[in-house]
Amino acid sequence: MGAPVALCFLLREGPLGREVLLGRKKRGFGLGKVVGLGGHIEPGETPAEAAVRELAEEAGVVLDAALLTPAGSVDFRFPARPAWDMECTMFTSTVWTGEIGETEEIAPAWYPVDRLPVEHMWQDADHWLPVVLSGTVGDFYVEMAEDNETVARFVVLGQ
Ligand SMILES: Nc1[nH]c(=O)nc2c1ncn2[C@H]1C[C@H](O)[C@@H](COP(=O)(O)OP(=O)(O)OP(=O)(O)O)O1
Repeated sequence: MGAPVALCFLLREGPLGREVLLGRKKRGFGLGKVVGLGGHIEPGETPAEAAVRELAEEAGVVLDAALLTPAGSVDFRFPARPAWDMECTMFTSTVWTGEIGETEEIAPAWYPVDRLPVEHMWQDADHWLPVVLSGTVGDFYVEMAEDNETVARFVVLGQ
């Protein structure tokens, strides 16, 4: 089992349709990639509480843990670098307050859900993110290749 992490995808209706808030990572793990907002679950936190804290820290988003919609999970495995393994619990939310802004960690931006910036994301994101953003709750398994970038195996565990 990897380290527990939580992500939350904010969703809104823009003039051109549904949009999701993602962020370009400015430091640390996944530097330069566009990723879901979130991070490690601290001891004593529920996944929803961790998502609330991380989105506040990373982008100034104010969320209510009780209003997050469970969206499934991804088991990320890095066999060449097991220390990077993560067990990710996902949420979506259409309800938030706060002033969304850039921090030292993340530059957040809205993207149309039907035109995700997959070329700037982890390669596996194209497999599971469109499914999650379509509202389908799923549990996914991602195994990375030796290069820790290419997807070696992708499995839908349940949907
Ligand atoms: N293969 C993969 N594809 C993907 O899209 N996201 C992945 C991924 N492997 C890990 N992640 C995400 C899940 C998790 O939210 C994030 C972990 O990022 P971080 O290490 O930055 O977390 P933290 O924000 O807790 O870090 P600190 O700021 O160092 O505490 O990376």
